[in-house]
Amino acid sequence: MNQSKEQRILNFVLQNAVRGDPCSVVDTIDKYCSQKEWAMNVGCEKGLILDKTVEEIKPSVVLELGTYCGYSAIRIARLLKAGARLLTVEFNPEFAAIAKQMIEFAGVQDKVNILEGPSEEIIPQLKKKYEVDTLDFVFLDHWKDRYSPDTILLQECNLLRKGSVLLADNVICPGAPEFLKYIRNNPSFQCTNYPAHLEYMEVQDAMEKAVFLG
Ligand SMILES: Cc1ncnc2c1ncn2[C@@H]1O[C@H](/C=C/CNC(=O)c2cc(-c3ccc(F)cc3)cc(O)c2O)C[C@H]1O
Ligand SMILES: [Mg+2]
Repeated sequence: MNQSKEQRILNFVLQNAVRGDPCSVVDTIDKYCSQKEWAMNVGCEKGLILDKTVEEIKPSVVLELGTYCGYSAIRIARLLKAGARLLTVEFNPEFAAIAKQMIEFAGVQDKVNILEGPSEEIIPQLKKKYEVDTLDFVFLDHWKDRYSPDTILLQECNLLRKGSVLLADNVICPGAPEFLKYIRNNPSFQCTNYPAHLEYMEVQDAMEKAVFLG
């Protein structure tokens, strides 16, 4: 059975990146996906916006929705302080398996917990099953029509506290119009838009940051 694109990306990393060096894994994925096969990693330009947000917040507990191959999980985990942890949600078992290997190769597995399943099932389990009190930072990068229902669900589950930061990828391309409408009209959130390019392309995209005001 021929390999998937995600398997080819993993193989390229295993053969070309430096084991235990998260930056080399990130750079190697960017190299493959810009030169050989496009893939929906957040990429280096928007990745810098993600980095700056993580460095600003210095979060202890991070939730990522949509692990895919683990690119942004590795970007986030490499910046986390000792004892901080990233919970990343992925419902496709093949992607979860690829991401697990990618994260282990990068050497950040002690900071990352891949939670396999749909976000609408996992989010209500975070407090009891995963011992989460509240989330300091949430990176949304899963199906775009899930951004607003999951933001509502996070609030219903009391997982956000005053100052919790959401960062959403792709609010222009492919777009998350329902999410933007919801979050920008909600007085409980302070929103900021960060224009950028779609990963590996000269196409307009943007990220939206939303700070929960409590
Ligand atoms: C609800 C739920 N629960 C758990 N995991 C979930 C989930 N929904 C998706 N996932 C998982 O996240 C990943 C999905 C991410 C969705 N991201 C995308 O669809 C996506 C698409 C593009 C894009 C842009 C222009 C084009 F021409 C084509 C594509 C760019 C991106 O950066 C993206 O994140 C993989 C999937 O298994
Ligand atoms: Mg994305």
